[in-house]
Amino acid sequence: MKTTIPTVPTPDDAAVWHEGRLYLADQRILPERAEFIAYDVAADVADAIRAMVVRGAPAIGVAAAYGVVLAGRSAYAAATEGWKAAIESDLECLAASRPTAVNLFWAIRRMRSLIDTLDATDPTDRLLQEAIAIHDEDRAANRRLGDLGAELIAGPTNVITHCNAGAAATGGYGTALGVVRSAYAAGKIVRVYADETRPWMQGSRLTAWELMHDGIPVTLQADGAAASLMATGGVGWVIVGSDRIAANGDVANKIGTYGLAVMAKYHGIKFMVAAPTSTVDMEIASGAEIPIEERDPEELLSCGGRRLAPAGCDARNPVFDVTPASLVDAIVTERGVVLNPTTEKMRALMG
Ligand SMILES: CSC[C@H]1O[C@H](OP(=O)(O)O)[C@H](O)[C@@H]1O
Repeated sequence: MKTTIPTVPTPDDAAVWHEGRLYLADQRILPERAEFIAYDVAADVADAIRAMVVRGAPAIGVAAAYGVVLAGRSAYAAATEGWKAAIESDLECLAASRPTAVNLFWAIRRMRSLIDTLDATDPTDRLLQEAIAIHDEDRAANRRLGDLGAELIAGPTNVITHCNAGAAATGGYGTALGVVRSAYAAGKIVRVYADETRPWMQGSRLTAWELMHDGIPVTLQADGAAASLMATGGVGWVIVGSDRIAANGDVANKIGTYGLAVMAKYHGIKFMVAAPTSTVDMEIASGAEIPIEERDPEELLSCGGRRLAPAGCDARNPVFDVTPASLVDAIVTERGVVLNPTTEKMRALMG
């Protein structure tokens, strides 16, 4: 349900809590239209995550945290001192919205830990305080990791990005684009070549929007154009985000990332993964255990509401892939940088 919005969304406004309601920038229609959708019900927030109104691993976690606030408020209204039992179905509904981004489960687990400590009185204010903390901590983490990633770039150089790991995908500032923002401010980046990122086009619709909004030189390219650009010799780094990093440093990210990493290795180009530690899942040993989301093939068979493929054409639509740690030169987090990641190094990072 669209309602009056507190502001027109900027890249930093993926999720906004305003006067007791959660506002999500509708990323399905950006940049053509910049509109918020208002949410009062946790199950509707789960639907918004599933439909990619809000997307991007950290942003999904932030939205889910605010969804738990809505769940707590409605559970207390319905059951008062029995709210802890009443909230459970909404927590499960949020957790079932998308399978790959571990930040979703990390945020819900953190909210559950708080719930376990609360009494039978109205939990809304305390849950909101925690959701806001998750949001603020993510934004601060991205600024920190952005600066750490920028320090790795000798520059001035061109970089390639894939999908959107920007402010719109996070609590603000961005992960891969957080590194881009910090490195550009330091004079280390000349131009960003942004993969359009079929089929959902996060690159052409969101990354180009963000970088043009910030005045950072960006050139959009077809995903298939990255290899020949690498061959020209002008690219120093490929910089991407992540949805889940396994204990050994294997990285799940938008489909196409694995191919970029193989091409980068072939061309001697450095490959950087920027992500907060809420994206690291030390409970899985390798990328083989990361659930890869398959979305409706219709997202591939059509584009912009126009059918591309012939009727009855079969299609597959995995929306993530796994890049082995051996192809990753650096994992950059707010706690520090892991070069040539291994399980031992990831354990040292995560403590
Ligand atoms: C900063 S995490 C962004 C991450 O999430 C994107 O996937 P989706 O748009 O489907 O949520 C993509 O993998 C980005 O790298």
